[in-house]
Amino acid sequence: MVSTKRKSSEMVEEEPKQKKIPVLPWMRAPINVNLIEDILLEHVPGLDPRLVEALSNINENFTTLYPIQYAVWKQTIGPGQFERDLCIHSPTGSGKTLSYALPIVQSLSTRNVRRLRALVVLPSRDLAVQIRLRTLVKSVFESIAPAVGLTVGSAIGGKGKMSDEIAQLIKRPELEAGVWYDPEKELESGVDILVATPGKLMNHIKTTKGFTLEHLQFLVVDEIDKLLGEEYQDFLRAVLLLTRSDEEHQFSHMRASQSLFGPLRTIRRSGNERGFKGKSSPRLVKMVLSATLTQSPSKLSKLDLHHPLFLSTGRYKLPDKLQLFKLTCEVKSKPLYLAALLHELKGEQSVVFAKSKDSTHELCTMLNCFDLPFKIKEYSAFQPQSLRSKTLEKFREGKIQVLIASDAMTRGMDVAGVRNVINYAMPFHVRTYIHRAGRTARAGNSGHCFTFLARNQVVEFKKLLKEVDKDSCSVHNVPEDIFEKLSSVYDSAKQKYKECMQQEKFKKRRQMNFQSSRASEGSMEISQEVE
Ligand SMILES: Nc1ncnc2c1ncn2[C@@H]1O[C@H](COP(=O)(O)OP(=O)(O)OP(=O)(O)O)[C@@H](O)[C@H]1O
Repeated sequence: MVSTKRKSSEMVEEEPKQKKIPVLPWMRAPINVNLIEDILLEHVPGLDPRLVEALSNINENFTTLYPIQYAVWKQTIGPGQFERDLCIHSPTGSGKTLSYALPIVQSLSTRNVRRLRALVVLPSRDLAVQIRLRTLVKSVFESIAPAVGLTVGSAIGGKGKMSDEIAQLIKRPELEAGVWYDPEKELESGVDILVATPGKLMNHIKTTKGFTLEHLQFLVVDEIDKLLGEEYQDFLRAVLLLTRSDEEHQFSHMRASQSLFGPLRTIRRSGNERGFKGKSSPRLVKMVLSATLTQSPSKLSKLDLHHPLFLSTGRYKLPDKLQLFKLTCEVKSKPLYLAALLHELKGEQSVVFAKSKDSTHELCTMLNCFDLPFKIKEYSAFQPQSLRSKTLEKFREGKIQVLIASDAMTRGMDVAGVRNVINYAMPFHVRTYIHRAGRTARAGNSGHCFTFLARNQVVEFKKLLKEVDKDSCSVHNVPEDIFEKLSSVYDSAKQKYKECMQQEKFKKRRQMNFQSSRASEGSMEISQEVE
């Protein structure tokens, strides 16, 4: 059964030496969000009653603002009045999206003319899939913005037609008596708030006529640690350049933007036009967020934050109602233990994380050979986005109970009702652990995170837990009767699995582009486990 023994090396393990990481001065004195409590919607000072109603209409759970939301409110609409840029570090599922959506919407609620005034940039295509499913950032804005007459648009990755996206973003003038004079002058924004991925944003900046950031008041960068990664940096430079209003930089900015974006350069309008009374050179308000915020001074300084205020729940934090478990077992019996654990969980909504795209597929195939009494599907970067969207939708509806996922699934996904996260493969980085575990225990709900460990991973896992302030985690033992029952069919399940994989290989060999197929690239991790 599940081993509770520990190797002696674990007992004599030395305390890891504390590395001194340099941090920016403003990060040293954060506002501690843990000290802030939920506040009833009707008690939130200054909250527009139309927004109270819109929030209450989302669902019956929306009766309060969560601590991070109230903390941000105080620094924006509250006494802070958007005077400082905000850097927000708060756990997965703590409600970060509404924390910025609400003050932005309230602040823009008094605008007279529609202009693109708020831009939210999100990192991955997977997050974008969710946006299309109206479950994440855009849907949060959509659930409150119309109540005060604002429009939300999106520019995200995927197969959607560029022309449809442009039609949504840019309003073309009506043809008057068949004459359309000076069309460029007449183009106007069709949205007040735009949710975009960096690639699509850059496309619009470079090629879409009438798309301008000249009226932008708010820039939100969600999942900032990911966006500060190499491949995304272009957009940040472009947005900062195009929204700079400082007169002393005006000429260099124009020259630079001219070379970057050809004739599509923009010139910032004056302060009053953008709603900053009495200030000739208003700055762009920035809010950056993450559950696993980088502390790297060189990375953070790229954001050019203005007198930043750091709102934080502490270095790394897991949701309060998340329970952690570990299972130690022989590598060869791992699929059996997983099948037994899932059986024990009786088809509760669960997400299982495998090591790679390859093992996601293999593991899903293997589990389905046990004929467990619930639906198990894979969800990985190997699949086309349309298929992934369908799978996710079915999972959300409860038609699929277990999702076998690769790490493409980890960030920002919000599926209500996920009770269990299972790390079939132990994550190597604490950030990965946090983002995976954060798929459950969201919005104040409880949840479980199980981690499978090989014996030589026990010490490593203990170190990882220390980084999230956990000294230990309970050993989980799969009930003996379930284990015995599944042990008796393990050999036949393995046989079935081998036949499935053989068939797949055979089919793929017959395909033209066999070279790039999964079978040839596959790590065959699960295959080795069942050998
Ligand atoms: N004030 C609130 N009352 C009730 N539910 C809320 C409230 N705020 C947010 N939620 C719900 O909590 C869930 C998590 O919110 P959200 O996705 O914004 O979290 P997050 O901190 O951005 O998580 P992640 O870092 O994983 O992206 C969502 O389902 C959302 O609808």
